[in-house]
Amino acid sequence: MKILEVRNLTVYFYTYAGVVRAVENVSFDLYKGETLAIVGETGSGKSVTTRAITRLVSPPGKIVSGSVIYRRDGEELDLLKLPDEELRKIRGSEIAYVFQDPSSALDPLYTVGYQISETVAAHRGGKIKQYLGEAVELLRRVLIPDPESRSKAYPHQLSGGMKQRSVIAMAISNRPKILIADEPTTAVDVTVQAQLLHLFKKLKEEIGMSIIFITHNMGLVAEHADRVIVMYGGKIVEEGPVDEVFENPRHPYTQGLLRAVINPIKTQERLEPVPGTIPNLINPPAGCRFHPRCPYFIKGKCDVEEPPLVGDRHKVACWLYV
Ligand SMILES: Nc1ncnc2c1ncn2[C@@H]1O[C@H](COP(=O)(O)OP(=O)(O)OP(=O)(O)O)[C@@H](O)[C@H]1O
Ligand code: NI
Repeated sequence: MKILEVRNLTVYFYTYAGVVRAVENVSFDLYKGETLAIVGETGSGKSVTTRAITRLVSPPGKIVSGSVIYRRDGEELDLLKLPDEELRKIRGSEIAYVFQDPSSALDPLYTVGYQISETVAAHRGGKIKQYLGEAVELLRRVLIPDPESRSKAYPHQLSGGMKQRSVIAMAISNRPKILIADEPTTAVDVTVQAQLLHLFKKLKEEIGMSIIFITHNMGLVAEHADRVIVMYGGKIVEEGPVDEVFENPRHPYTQGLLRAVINPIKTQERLEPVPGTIPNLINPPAGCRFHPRCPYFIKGKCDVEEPPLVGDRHKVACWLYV
């Protein structure tokens, strides 16, 4: 069952240097209870795409077109058209984010217990104090040892991993339907990374939420995601079940990404660069944006016409397959 349908999402940044075509015509679905990974080199549009889902794009960025249909209890809401007030209610409660830097999500002046209670109170109403006990329970749930005393700690008194967990506790406090984690694991070491993703899995089973996670780590994708989206230069170039994409990558870019990782199923290696440089999105290459770096480039085709994203479960946007 689909919970989210993103269609033709286009986000531009209007800078002095020109219009940055950061995300263009991106369409994908998110199913209930699944874990969807988004991968791609730096600047490929992963963060902008997921932030645009709840209109978290600030100037000079602008969502130019598209729709994001959120299905809830038989209702269909276009999040890109919803009044601000209604969207704010959904953001943080039904659709929650865990951002790259945990420190930015925490206020240094308040204890983590207080901040979690505040998030709960903001969505359920009532006094912040009445949710302090619940905050302790949430900290316990994200496997923070001795949650009672930790809830009384200020952010600077906690390690990076503990801060990250506190942010996750905050994100899940209102039992979101969708959790979006933008590289939730870079601030912490590998052991903690693995624990966090196991924690997500447990929470997913308990709460029945869907997860979108952005990462550069193909090992984590292989181990923890059901489906994967590969982005390049602001577009989706390949999408499909993780096993299929890893066993039979079709887009030359995906092939390059996976070649760069010796054995993605076994290792925890980070994504290695594919030869060449990332495209300039103010003046992106015509046709397929990957063509200047593509070993299979077809002159007069790939540099002229844009390949459509086609396929059933396993989709690819490449002229080699059309
Ligand atoms: N505030 C901004 N002003 C101008 N351009 C921006 C701004 N924010 C993002 N962009 C551009 O949008 C494009 C997509 O950026 P995005 O942050 O989504 O990439 P990403 O795939 O998340 O990269 P990373 O892996 O480094 O997080 C990039 O080309 C970036 O330069
Ligand atoms: Ni990003």
